Amino acid sequence: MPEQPEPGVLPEVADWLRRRSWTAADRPLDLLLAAKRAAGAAGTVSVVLPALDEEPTVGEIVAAIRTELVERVPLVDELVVVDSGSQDGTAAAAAAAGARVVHRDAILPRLPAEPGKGEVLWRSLLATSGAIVCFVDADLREFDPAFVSGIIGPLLTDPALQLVKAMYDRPFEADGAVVPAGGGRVTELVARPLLSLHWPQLAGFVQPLGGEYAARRSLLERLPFPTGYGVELGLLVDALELAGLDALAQVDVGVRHHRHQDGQALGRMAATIYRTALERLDRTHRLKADPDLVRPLLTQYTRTAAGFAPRTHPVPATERPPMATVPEYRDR
Ligand SMILES: O=c1ccn([C@@H]2O[C@H](COP(=O)(O)OP(=O)(O)O[C@H]3O[C@H](CO)[C@@H](O)[C@H](O)[C@H]3O)[C@@H](O)[C@H]2O)c(=O)[nH]1
Ligand SMILES: O=C(O)[C@H](O)COP(=O)(O)O
Repeated sequence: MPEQPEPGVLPEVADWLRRRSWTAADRPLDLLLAAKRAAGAAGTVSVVLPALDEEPTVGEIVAAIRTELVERVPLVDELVVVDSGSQDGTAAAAAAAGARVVHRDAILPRLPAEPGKGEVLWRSLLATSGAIVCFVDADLREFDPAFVSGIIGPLLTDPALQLVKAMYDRPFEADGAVVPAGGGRVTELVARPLLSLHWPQLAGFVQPLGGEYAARRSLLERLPFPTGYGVELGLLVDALELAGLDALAQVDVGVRHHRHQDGQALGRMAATIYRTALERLDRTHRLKADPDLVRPLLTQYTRTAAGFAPRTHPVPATERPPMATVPEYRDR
């Protein structure tokens, strides 16, 4: 991170960027292994991949983590793919590559699963046991295991840290064309403006929506989980409130390649993220929202023979309570 941050960056954020941003190379694997051994039970690591129809990519990611961080060096203790209701061969591909595969419906069966990514991340806390839980998206390509070792590293070496997010370059790649920094459209158009305006302490995060982050279970189990794509913004904002900025950090792990969703899918994601933010602004009295003013429906348009056809999508605000309050989790 630059020594002289831009004018306008909060002094607290500039200080955080100097002290809480690293690169994966800052902590070599032998240092991490020594720290893990010294930490004992507090150094156990579960890696969780949430996956919905990720047959083309999930196997390669699982295999890379398994080969490099389970077999070559014993850094990861548990490697779990939580199937979010896939219709393709995701589960078979993940299992063949060496992951334990758990279907979301098999975790906490008394509670029917909500759709969405946040729901499977929340349920994964019941299906894993590591003191450090590391989430990794299952649609990544050209996957580098440093995405995992890089972000669990600071948690192993520094007991004061509680949540570490990956940061990376995000090219936009479609039909063979590459726009070098064109990825992360919802990040740039929705998440970063929201965070800068309402939670400026979090403006130091380069990739606030990134799906690759590691945290202590003791933090995750105390946080509510939005069930959909609001989960990253929700966890970050709530972790700031619960643990403070100094317990959060980020690590540069290189370049992230992934499957891009189309503009309308990202519009629905953006609406969910915006609603997740509104809930938190309301909850913390930063902005008192009149509930009647928030109409939780998004209208999008498709060209048809008869002209532009509207279609509305619900923008749910469903959240799961902190896992520590769930009886099955307490009794496990
Ligand atoms: O209902 C779902 C939807 C997605 N996923 C999985 O979640 C991961 C990320 O989903 P994806 O659709 O690839 O998200 P992106 O379009 O890449 O969205 C970005 O922004 C989201 C909102 O913050 C984050 O959740 C993502 O991790 C982040 O990559 C993938 O492994 C999916 O298979 C599920 O398990 N269940
Ligand atoms: O994180 C984001 O902003 C969304 O996942 C969109 O990413 P993309 O523009 O790289 O597809």
